[in-house]
Amino acid sequence: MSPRVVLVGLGAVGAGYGSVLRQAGIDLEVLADPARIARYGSRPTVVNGQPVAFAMVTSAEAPADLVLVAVKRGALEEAIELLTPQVGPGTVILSLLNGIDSEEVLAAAFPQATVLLALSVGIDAVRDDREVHYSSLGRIVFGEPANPGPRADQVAAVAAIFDRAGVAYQVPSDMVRELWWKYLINVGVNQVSAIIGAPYRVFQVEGEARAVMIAAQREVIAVANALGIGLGEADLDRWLEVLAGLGPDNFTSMAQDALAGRPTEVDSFAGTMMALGERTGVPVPVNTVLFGLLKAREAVLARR
Ligand SMILES: NC(=O)C1=CN([C@@H]2O[C@H](COP(=O)(O)OP(=O)(O)OC[C@H]3O[C@@H](n4cnc5c(N)ncnc54)[C@H](OP(=O)(O)O)[C@@H]3O)[C@@H](O)[C@H]2O)C=CC1
Ligand SMILES: CC(C)(CO)C(=O)C(=O)O
Repeated sequence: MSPRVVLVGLGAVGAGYGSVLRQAGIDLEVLADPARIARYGSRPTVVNGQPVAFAMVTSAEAPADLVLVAVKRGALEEAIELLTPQVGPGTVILSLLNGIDSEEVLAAAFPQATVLLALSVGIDAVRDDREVHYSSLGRIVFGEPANPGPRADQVAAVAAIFDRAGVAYQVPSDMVRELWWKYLINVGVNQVSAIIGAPYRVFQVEGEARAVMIAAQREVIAVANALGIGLGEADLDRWLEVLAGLGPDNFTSMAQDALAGRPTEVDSFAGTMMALGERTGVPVPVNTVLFGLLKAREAVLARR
């Protein structure tokens, strides 16, 4: 029987990967509240210029085999509420959210299910209302904290779905380190791009924006090291290589939010860095400034 996949969050990331799964004939349902479904029905989702006919449900009859979560961090609690009837003991959950805490939150909400660690990297998806475009979907990196681990069968089942759909993926031996690498990426490029409203091209060359990005990322390395996670300078180089391949005119997810006047994921990036800096005794002055600027920006927009 074909595995049932449920996606919550039909935005840049969700519609990007969802369209690939859908085109491959994977049994995919988009889960959303009735108001969103009505809105999506009146304005179909278009991915790279092609309208995609997603199957939409407000709830499904049976638990899903795989749940993909692709909402912003601020909507995770709402997504969990929606997902509650869709998750059973056989359900595997992948969170494509950035940040390092969404899996913990999902695992606490769904102790009966398998919540793997996951991220997507090398993706440059941009959304404008119901239109999504990307030049690359990069790859989904997922697995248990250490692979292979006790949930190797569930990891293999997800890999089989991605193989069938042609979604690029990787199961690393040390997934915790990879999650922190992705966190390093976002703490740097997402926050600086959101403050200055700049696309990837500004970060692809030497200059002030790239220097501030790297300064914020070096703080992640220091905090990670204090917590026993072995990130280093080579991880910065690894990011710069990925960055060089992103669409120069595309924007990070956080810059998209900032430019559209939406709240950002700053609490998951600089906010978490400040809390971890306090816990580990590692100074995080760059992130403290980025936090202040992003919060001040949100306050100004809220008063308009
Ligand atoms: N964009 C990118 O290239 C990348 C983003 N990420 C991360 O992935 C996550 C998602 O980002 P992105 O796709 O850019 O964000 P988007 O804002 O484009 O998409 C989020 C989607 O979630 C939907 N949503 C919000 N609340 C609910 C709800 N209660 N029920 C159902 N759907 C809901 C929104 O619906 P609506 O539009 O109707 O409000 C929106 O379509 C973030 O954590 C981001 O940091 C990771 C890698 C790359
Ligand atoms: C790494 C990056 C910047 C794009 O893959 C991202 O994760 C985002 O836009 O949130």
